[in-house]
Amino acid sequence: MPDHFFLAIGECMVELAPATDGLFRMGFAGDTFNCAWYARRLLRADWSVGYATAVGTDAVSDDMLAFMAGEGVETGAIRRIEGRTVGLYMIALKDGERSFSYWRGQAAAKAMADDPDWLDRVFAGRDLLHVSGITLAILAPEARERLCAALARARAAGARVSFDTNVRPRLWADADEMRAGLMLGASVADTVLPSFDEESAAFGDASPEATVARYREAGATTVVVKNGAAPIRLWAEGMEAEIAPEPVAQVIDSTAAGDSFAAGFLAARATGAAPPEAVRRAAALAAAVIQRRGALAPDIFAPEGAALKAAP
Ligand SMILES: O=C(O)C(=O)C[C@H](O)[C@H](O)COP(=O)(O)O
Repeated sequence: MPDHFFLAIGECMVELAPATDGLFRMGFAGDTFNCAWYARRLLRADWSVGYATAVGTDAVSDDMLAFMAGEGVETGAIRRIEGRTVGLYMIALKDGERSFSYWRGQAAAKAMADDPDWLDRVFAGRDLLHVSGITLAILAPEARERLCAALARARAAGARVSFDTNVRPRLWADADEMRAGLMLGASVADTVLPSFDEESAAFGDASPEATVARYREAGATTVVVKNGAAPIRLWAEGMEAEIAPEPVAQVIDSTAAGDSFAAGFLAARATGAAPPEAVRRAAALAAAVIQRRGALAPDIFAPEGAALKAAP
């Protein structure tokens, strides 16, 4: 029986990832789900790892839930909405850097925060909750506020909240709503995990230190600013550090770099690693992930458990 409970909240989609010969490989992915999937690999059996979202009642929704359960991610906090389905996205790659096309406007996940009682129920008793800027972006403004209010209640009751800003301007109505939504998410979080390129574009931050300062002011106690191959800026519980990630010879597909980083960081912290060591482990995981195609990379793990295999 687990003693600790981790829950990620957001949208999982059908993923079409480029394979070879113009073919695409179908999978299931979505930023917060990817984080849960990596966390499930990294955390031991004393942790339950669950996912909260809404899906439809069609065959592909069934397949998605079966996939999650098969991967060890708890699906008890997933609502099913009659007559709806799940979203889809396709990865395009240019020199290893990913971009996404989305078909997600009708997805059931947009309705996941409609019921505040349901949110309180699924958040109750969790030690760690993880949401992202994408989770907030797909919701209507009132639903976004409902979700953040429920996160604040869970936090007041003792849960820790982690927020990966995952800035996707296309998913927001406009830049002002996006900035307000991201700062609202940060205001209910203990840990904020931004990427400097996205933050400088969205907020005009001049440096990773400026990103740290903005999220500190919002109330975070830990901020980790990723910056591609450049050093990662860490501010945690009053200490600051700069940690250079190991160089990666060739990036194959950068999809889920941030999601796996979040899982690596949260899992390391949850099992007692100090913040700088947690950043190092997170960066090593993300480096392995970006040398594989698609969001989820099962083959980077040694068969017997959570240890990362050597780079290919
Ligand atoms: O874009 C979305 O809505 C998705 O959830 C698709 C992807 O799986 C993540 O975006 C990957 O996130 P990164 O770790 O930033 O590469």
